[in-house]
Amino acid sequence: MTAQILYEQIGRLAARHQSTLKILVLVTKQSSFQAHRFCGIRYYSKMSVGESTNAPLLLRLVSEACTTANTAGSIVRKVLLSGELGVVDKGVNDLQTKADRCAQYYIVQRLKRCFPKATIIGEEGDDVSENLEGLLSPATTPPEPLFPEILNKSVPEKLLSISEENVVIWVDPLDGTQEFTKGLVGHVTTLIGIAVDARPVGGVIHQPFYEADGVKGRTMYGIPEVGHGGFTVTPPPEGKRIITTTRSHSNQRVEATLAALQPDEILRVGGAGHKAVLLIEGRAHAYVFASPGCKKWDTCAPEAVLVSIGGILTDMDGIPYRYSKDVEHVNQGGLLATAPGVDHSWYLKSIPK
Ligand SMILES: Nc1ncnc2c1ncn2[C@@H]1O[C@H](COP(=O)(O)O)[C@@H](OP(=O)(O)O)[C@H]1O
Ligand SMILES: [Mg+2]
Ligand SMILES: [Mg+2]
Ligand SMILES: [Mg+2]
Repeated sequence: MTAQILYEQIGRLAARHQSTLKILVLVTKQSSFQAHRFCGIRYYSKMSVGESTNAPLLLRLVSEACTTANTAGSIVRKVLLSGELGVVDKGVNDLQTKADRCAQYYIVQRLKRCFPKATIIGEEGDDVSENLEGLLSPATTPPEPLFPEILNKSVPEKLLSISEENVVIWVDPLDGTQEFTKGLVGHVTTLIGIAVDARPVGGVIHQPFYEADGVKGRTMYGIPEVGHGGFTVTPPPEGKRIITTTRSHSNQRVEATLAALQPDEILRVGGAGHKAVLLIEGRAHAYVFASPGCKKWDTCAPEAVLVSIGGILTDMDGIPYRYSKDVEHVNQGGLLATAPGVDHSWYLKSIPK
């Protein structure tokens, strides 16, 4: 019996008898096949894109990150529906919920299995371990890649020689936690940023609560010098200056900087990922946060997506952040990001020292 037939039979059996799933998982584990121990029945029957194609590593990473973020988003929705958020404060005004923990556990385990030599750094640390029972189903873990076209893109020579050992994946399982706990779910994103040689080479921003044509969740990706997808780039309105900034982590310096830039409008929203989406969709010209607070997992994916469409993300002095595995997590120099076509240097000049 081939692996494929065995898997398919297991899938059919398990679909009929949910209760036998645990026994079936043991069977697959003892065999020479790899099986994802969290995912639903159908997932056992196929390898994921991390393992199954000959496409360049960069493309397999982004493709897998898209599918993974999409499933993580369904976990976030299910935790919210359960009504048990399990909120804890990790510090001061630094919340974590069961959705952050479950989504991180799922993302990290899945990416580790697909890319065992890569370094994966998640916001919620290395000790997160959650029971995902009831949060995953065959419908939420489709084996097909979310964006099949990614694997066929052409990649510049210098990005073809990436080795898995040099990859650092920055995971923010739930960005905008503060807003999530207040029911402002439109501010929430799941972020997976991929860095090589300390710079972002790919990023995924997933919005679990975005809904269009009855489909829940939207996944966006960007690969600098290669392409982007899942969204339409819209330029921000000309002759206006719209700035987006934090909704829940402001301070005097943040406010003084905003005042100095004399914006026509300030959009105070949660999440670094959500603010990046406002730039991508032309709803704001710049994201300005003149304070430490954001971390590398907040900015790696947004920077990759922004750069892939001609935007820029730096600290408040115009210095790009580095994303190597041993880097300090906090973005001490604040955050200045601008939409494509917006003059980043004007903001740098106009920010008071
Ligand atoms: N003063 C602060 N303390 C802790 N986290 C902060 C912070 N300022 C910003 N952040 C983090 O940066 C991200 C964007 O913040 P904001 O929504 O205020 O713009 C959030 O990520 P998480 O929600 O993933 O923790 C938030 O926690
Ligand atoms: Mg957090
Ligand atoms: Mg975050
Ligand atoms: Mg987070």
